Amino acid sequence: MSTGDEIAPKVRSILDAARERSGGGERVTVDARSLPAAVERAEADGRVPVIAEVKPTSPTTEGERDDDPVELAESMVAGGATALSVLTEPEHFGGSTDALERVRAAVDVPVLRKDFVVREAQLDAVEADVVLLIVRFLDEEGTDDLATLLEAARDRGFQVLVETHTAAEVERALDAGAEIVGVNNRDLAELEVDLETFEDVAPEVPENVTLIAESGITTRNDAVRMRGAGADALLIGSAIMDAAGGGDVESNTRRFATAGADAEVADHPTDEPTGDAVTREDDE
Ligand SMILES: O=P(O)(O)OC[C@@H](O)[C@@H](O)c1c[nH]c2ccccc12
Repeated sequence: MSTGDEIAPKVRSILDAARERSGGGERVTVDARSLPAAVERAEADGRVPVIAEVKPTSPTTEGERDDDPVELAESMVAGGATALSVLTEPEHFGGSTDALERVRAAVDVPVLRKDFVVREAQLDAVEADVVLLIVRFLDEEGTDDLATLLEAARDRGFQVLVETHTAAEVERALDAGAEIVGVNNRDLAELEVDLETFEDVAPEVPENVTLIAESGITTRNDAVRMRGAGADALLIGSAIMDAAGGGDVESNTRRFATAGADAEVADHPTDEPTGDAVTREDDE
C-alpha cells in the first residue's frame, strides 16, 4: 500500500536522506525512564503533561534557534515539562545525536529521540528513553516494517512512540503492539496542521494506550482542546521554541503546562503569542 507520491516533496527529501543514513555501530542497551509514569506524575501534581521539543528549525519553521540544546532543555524542565523531545535529524531540523546525548545527561525526565528511523541499525545511533516510529514511512521500499522495528527497539530497552495520522494507521500501530500512540495533526502530504485530526482519530485509541497529541498546538486553548479530546500528553515544539521570536522557553513551556489551571489563566491574560487571548478555563 505504498502511497509515496502523496508525500510532500520536502518530506520526500527528508525520507531520502533518512534512508541513506547509517546506523550507530554498536548495539545500544537502554535503561529507559518511563514516559507513562512521568505522565501520571504530572497529572498527579496538576500539571498538563507536556513533551517539550528541542527543535532548532524545521521545513515549516521560519528562522533557526542556535541556543545550546542543554540550556533549552533545562529551561523546559524548569517550566514544568513532563518529558522532552530532541530532534536528531541533522539536515532539515538542525538536530544531532550529540545534542540528545547531552540533554539526556543533563535532565532526569524521559527524552524522546525525534528522527526518521526506518531501519533497525539506525536505532543504535544514540541512547534515548523513547524512540519515534512513523507508521506512514514504514510501508516504503528500503524500510523495515513497523512490527519488526518496534520489537527491535524494545529489545534494546527503548519505549516506542508510534506516530499516526489516520484511523487506519492507528489500527496498524495497535496491530503491531504499540503502547504509546501519537496522532500527528500535521499532514505529511500538504504539511498543513489541523487539530481536528486528533479529535477524529483519538476515539480509535483504547484507554490503556498512552495517547499523545502532536503538532500545531499553539495556544493554551489548543492545549485545552486536545486534552478535552483525550490527549494524555501534548507534544509541543514550535510554540515553545519560538524560533522567529526567540522568546523565553521556560515561560513558553509553563504557559502550556498550566493550561486549564484557572488561577494561572487569570494570572496571564496576555499570554497568547498569536493574539488568540481567549481561554477556556471553564472547560477544566
Ligand atoms: O512544532 P509543533 O507544531 O509543535 O510540532 C512538534 C512535533 O509534533 C513535530 O515536530 C513532529 C511531529 N512528528 C514529527 C516527525 C519528525 C519530525 C518532527 C515531528
